[in-house]
Amino acid sequence: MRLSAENIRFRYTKERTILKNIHFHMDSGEVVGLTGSSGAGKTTLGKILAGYQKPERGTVLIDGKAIDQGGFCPVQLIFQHPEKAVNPKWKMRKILEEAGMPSEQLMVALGIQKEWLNRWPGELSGGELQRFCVIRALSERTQFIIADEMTAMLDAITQAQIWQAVLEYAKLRHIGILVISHDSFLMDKICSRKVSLTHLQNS
Ligand SMILES: Nc1ncnc2c1ncn2[C@@H]1O[C@H](COP(=O)(O)OP(=O)(O)OP(=O)(O)O)[C@@H](O)[C@H]1O
Repeated sequence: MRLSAENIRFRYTKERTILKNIHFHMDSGEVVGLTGSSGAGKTTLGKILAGYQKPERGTVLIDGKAIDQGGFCPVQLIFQHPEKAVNPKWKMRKILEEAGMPSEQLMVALGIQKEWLNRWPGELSGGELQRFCVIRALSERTQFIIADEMTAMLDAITQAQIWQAVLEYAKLRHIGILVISHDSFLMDKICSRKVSLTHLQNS
């Protein structure tokens, strides 16, 4: 399976076009790093790939076909800030049920304690809450994951635990991952290839 973005153009305001003529593709099972200076538009491209932003021009395709905008998006975006990604009025169990209850094995791999399911998002730490955002994105229908600074605010041990669980799951299910991060050590360790936004812009 191939996720591709063709001829993407995007701007938030008339004054500045953030993405111009972007061409990008990645295949199932790949772990690709997206690099670029701060403010270059990496998050914006991630949002476009996951259907959160509509490009002014260009298309996002899976195997040459447009992604159905109605239902569950096979391209799942995980943000740096989990508190912005969950409904604060839903308990954690309901948040998980919406995406389909994950297996107990995956809950253990991500270090999610059963007791947390009865809590509100505001009653979990940032790291605990991020584990829920990660597991929610690992649905059976997920084909690609955009990990946008997914573990940037976590300590090294939690970061390693989450990445290990995600990479194992992705390998098993042949999921492709786009890693957006300023952590070059992490990128070098987990990515099979790296692309720079500047290069995508000019290729
Ligand atoms: N909603 C918005 N309205 C206007 N401008 C925006 C909006 N969101 C982002 N921008 C601007 O678009 C540019 C690209 O932002 P984006 O977050 O995609 O960059 P980035 O490469 O991910 O940056 P960083 O590495 O710092 O996270 C930035 O200059 C940012 O200020």
